[in-house]
Amino acid sequence: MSGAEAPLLVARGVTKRFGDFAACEEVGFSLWPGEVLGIVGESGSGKTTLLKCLSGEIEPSRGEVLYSTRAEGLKDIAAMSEPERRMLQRTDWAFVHQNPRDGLRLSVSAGANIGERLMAVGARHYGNIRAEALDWLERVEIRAERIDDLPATFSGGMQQRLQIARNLVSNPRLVFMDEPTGGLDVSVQARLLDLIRTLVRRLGLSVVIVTHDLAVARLLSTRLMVMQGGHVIEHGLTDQVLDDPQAPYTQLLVSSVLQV
Ligand SMILES: Nc1ncnc2c1ncn2[C@@H]1O[C@H](COP(=O)(O)OP(=O)(O)OP(=O)(O)O)[C@@H](O)[C@H]1O
Repeated sequence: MSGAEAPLLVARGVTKRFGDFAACEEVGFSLWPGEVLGIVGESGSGKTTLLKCLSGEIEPSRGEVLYSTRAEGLKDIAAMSEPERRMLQRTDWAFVHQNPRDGLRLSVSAGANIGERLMAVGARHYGNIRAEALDWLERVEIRAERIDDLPATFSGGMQQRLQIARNLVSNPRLVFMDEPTGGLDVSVQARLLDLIRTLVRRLGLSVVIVTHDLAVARLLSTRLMVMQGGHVIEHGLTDQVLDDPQAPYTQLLVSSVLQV
């Protein structure tokens, strides 16, 4: 089976318990190359917990998450060694946090934030690293003269764009995003969404994005999973789910957005 025909990420029966409480339960899906999977649901529905299980940050209590590694094909990420998982997180995968400060190093310049990730995948030539950093600053619409400035001197929207550049510079195959436009002004959100959509399409990225905002999900995702109380209650093509929601909860979510 060639890489293009195999799923990139497979979740089977993923369950995470905190004590007796199941934050997410029996979640299963396959993510194919180039797909953007949106995970939506109200606060507390288990979206972030699921994303952490998928990205190897926490281990599921039950079930498994398989990733299509370049060398060995589908492999259970819980069975990987810590260095192997760390290497994946630095190369094949990227994680865009809601708060850019969680994904940036605040004590080094914008250019170094991008360059660092390149060095983690083996780049050594200073001139090339700086040129690549400049190229990425331009791609995320940050002026070249800001390259030596600290991220703390950037606005929230710029910090988020820098976090995206730092994540994408190493050419990941799979990007996890947790509410990437949360906490930003509406106009800043719109510009950022547009940028993310352009980059995802241009680079053919596979993405798992968590959001409570249906408008964000509609704009970015090809497929949608709706969560409530830790369970997936609806799953399908984004347009299908939003135009013809089946579960009462999804119908409520969709109608409340349409009324605004
Ligand atoms: N480390 C933890 N220990 C105990 N309970 C937790 C822990 N992490 C999450 N939970 C609980 O699991 C449930 C799901 O939380 P989660 O953060 O995954 O939801 P969410 O849909 O991402 O919500 P939000 O959008 O508010 O982040 C919540 O009831 C939360 O209190």
